[in-house]
Amino acid sequence: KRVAVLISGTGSNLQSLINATQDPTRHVGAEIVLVISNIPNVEGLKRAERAGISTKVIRHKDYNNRIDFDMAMDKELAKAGVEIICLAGFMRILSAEFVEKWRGRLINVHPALLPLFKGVHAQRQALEAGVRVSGCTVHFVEPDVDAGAILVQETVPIEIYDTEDTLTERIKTAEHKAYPKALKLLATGKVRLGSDKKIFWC
Ligand SMILES: Nc1nc2ccc(CNc3ccc(C(=O)NCCCC(=O)O)cc3)cc2c(=O)[nH]1
Ligand SMILES: N[C@@H]1O[C@H](COP(=O)(O)O)[C@@H](O)[C@H]1O
Repeated sequence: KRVAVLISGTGSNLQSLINATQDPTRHVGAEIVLVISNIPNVEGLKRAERAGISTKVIRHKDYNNRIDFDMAMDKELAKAGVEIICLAGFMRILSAEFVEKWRGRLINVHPALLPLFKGVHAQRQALEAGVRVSGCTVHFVEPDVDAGAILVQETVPIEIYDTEDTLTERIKTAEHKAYPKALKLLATGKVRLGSDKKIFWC
């Protein structure tokens, strides 16, 4: 399957997807053919270039509204023959039109055990809630943010000394395991999004 990864920054999740898809022994069944960032000069773009993957910068500030920005991304995705999109630290909300068009082929990784702690600063929400376990979730993307069907979750303990940074780092380690696992399930047809928007195990 031809995959695009959408980023806005560091790209450590992108790196884990590059490592997994470029390792023939892992049989992920996916090839990353395009990386799109809405922010120029981020580290994730360098990671893609180093891996020989095409990159595009599409700045949301260049568009009058969300739909036009999404359509500009969609044009590049179609040109590259993309079949699956992975959001990896992509920080723009996508329009319902874009999500509908890509439903079932558009996944995201969230740094908490959804449905807990939706939205931004999920790690901070977990610390403030005083939970003793958190983790990450790879889910299908729906118009309603962080509400899509769940493919994979990984848990991590919260230590009493944890700060937002130490917890974020531990959760990222879990993300780097969960995301390649989820992409493999989707790319090899082990999982689908049912018409009822629920997960369907084939
Ligand atoms: N429609 C849809 N689109 C998404 C886009 C990105 C992410 C990644 N996780 C994200 C979750 C939340 C945000 C957020 O609230 N950012 C501040 C507002 C930025 C803006 O105005 O755009 C961004 C990404 C998830 C979703 C999703 O679940 N559904
Ligand atoms: N959506 C969240 O944004 C962060 C992106 O990190 P990176 O992949 O750019 O390192 C990750 O923690 C992910 O859960």
